[in-house]
Amino acid sequence: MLPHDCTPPPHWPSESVTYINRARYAHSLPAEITSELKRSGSASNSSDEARPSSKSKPPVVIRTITSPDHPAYNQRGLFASKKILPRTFILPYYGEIHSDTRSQSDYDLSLFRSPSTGLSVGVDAAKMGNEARFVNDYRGTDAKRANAEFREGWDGVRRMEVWSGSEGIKKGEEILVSYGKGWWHARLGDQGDGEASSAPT
Ligand SMILES: C[S@@+](CC[C@H](N)C(=O)[O-])C[C@H]1O[C@@H](n2cnc3c(N)ncnc32)[C@H](O)[C@@H]1O
Repeated sequence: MLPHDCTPPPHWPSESVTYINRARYAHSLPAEITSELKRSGSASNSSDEARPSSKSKPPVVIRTITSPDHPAYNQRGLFASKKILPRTFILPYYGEIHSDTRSQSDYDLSLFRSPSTGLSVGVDAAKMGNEARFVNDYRGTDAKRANAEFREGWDGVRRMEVWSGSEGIKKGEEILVSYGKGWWHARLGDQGDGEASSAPT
């Protein structure tokens, strides 16, 4: 039996992905990088922004997308289980921290470039992760823009986090980010070159 806080949330795809509640480190991750992850560097969010404890249950629920008009129809998405105020920490993005290439993964976020090795370090939630791996991109949905974003954060180690945008998020609304131009370009070529910002590799 899993310890209570490692129990997957409702609608977790238990057959294929391991639910984790902290970051895991790839065996191949160089030791220097593990040390660098523990140095704060620029990885901090300003303290005047809302940050509930990371230990509290995140205000989210995983749901299957049932609208055929949604571009991620029949997949899962992440929704607000209660009202989320503007510019508020929602939940961390957990996965496997690695420094190898994960170009096949649709769940890999760029974390930082290691100064000592020059390697790009990412967090890949393809095989293990938490609820944050179900955040979809706003493109093609009814939303005109993202209502949330990925941000670099700090909790004793560098990590990626999901934060609400400037308008907050209503209860029941889907949490949507922008995966960024690079993410879409890598998958759609020139068709994916619209305006977008930030995050995944
Ligand atoms: C990080 S996952 C998001 C969670 C995913 N929907 C799931 O159920 O596992 C990224 C994948 O979701 C889908 N996706 C997310 N946003 C999308 C969008 N705006 N248009 C099309 N597909 C999207 C794509 O299949 C993409 O590879």
